[in-house]
Amino acid sequence: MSEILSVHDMTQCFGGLNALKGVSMHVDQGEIVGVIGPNGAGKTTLFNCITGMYRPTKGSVRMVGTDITGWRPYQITAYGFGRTFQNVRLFSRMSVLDNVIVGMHISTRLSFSQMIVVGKMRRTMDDAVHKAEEILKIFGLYENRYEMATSLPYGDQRKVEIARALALEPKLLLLDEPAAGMNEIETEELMNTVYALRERGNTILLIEHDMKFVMNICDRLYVLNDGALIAEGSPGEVRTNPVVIEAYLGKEA
Ligand SMILES: Nc1ncnc2c1ncn2[C@@H]1O[C@H](COP(=O)(O)OP(=O)(O)OP(=O)(O)O)[C@@H](O)[C@H]1O
Repeated sequence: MSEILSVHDMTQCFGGLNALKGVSMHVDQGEIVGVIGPNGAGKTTLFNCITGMYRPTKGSVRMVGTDITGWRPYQITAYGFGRTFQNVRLFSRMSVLDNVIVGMHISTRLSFSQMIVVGKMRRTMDDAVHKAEEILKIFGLYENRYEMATSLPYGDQRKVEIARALALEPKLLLLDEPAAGMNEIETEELMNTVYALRERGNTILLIEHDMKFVMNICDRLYVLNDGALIAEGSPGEVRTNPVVIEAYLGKEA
């Protein structure tokens, strides 16, 4: 299987605090990989180092064979990482459709500000509209495409965010706590959507606290604790790993 992401010996220090301690991991084409761990374990820091938000103190990131360590976030996005954040970040005065179209500014080679204008002139943007609509169908939001994004229920707003990240057709989609704040039905729907993305050939790396979600959806898991990787493996292997139970799962129960 071809490798999409490879992180080697990633270390991130904030003053005297070692938020990441020599973390190595990889994600292969078509996989759904989860990063789990207690609060403060270093999950978001890992994402921020991978996506160029932080320059790691030590270590490297390779994407499809290219060393992208130290690249700027926009360069990394353009090269093929799509990302969502822990909190919803939608454009409040734009429709669902326009929010997704704005996500395409890189793939359509237009600037971000041009895309905002283009968002208002969507009838002239047949290709972008068609593609955004196709993506919204995957998320079950096609019927809602002309509604204001922020008027949707919370679970749907999170889906619009993922749809927007997907509009770039990223080589890797990074989801930061996609199920956070969702009720059980919304989480179930999100699970089905992520399955559909896998069927579509997308490769996904996600951080998530919802164990049911993670255990159901992920092919492999990495477990962080206090900045260090303490386990990796299939959900079944991780669930029964005594080190993980002691450090994390035991506390969750
Ligand atoms: N920019 C920063 N400056 C200083 N310390 C930071 C910074 N970002 C994170 N930290 C610290 O690094 C550690 C890891 O934080 P991080 O947010 O990566 O954990 P997490 O596993 O994502 O936690 P959570 O599940 O609560 O989101 C924490 O002790 C945090 O306080």
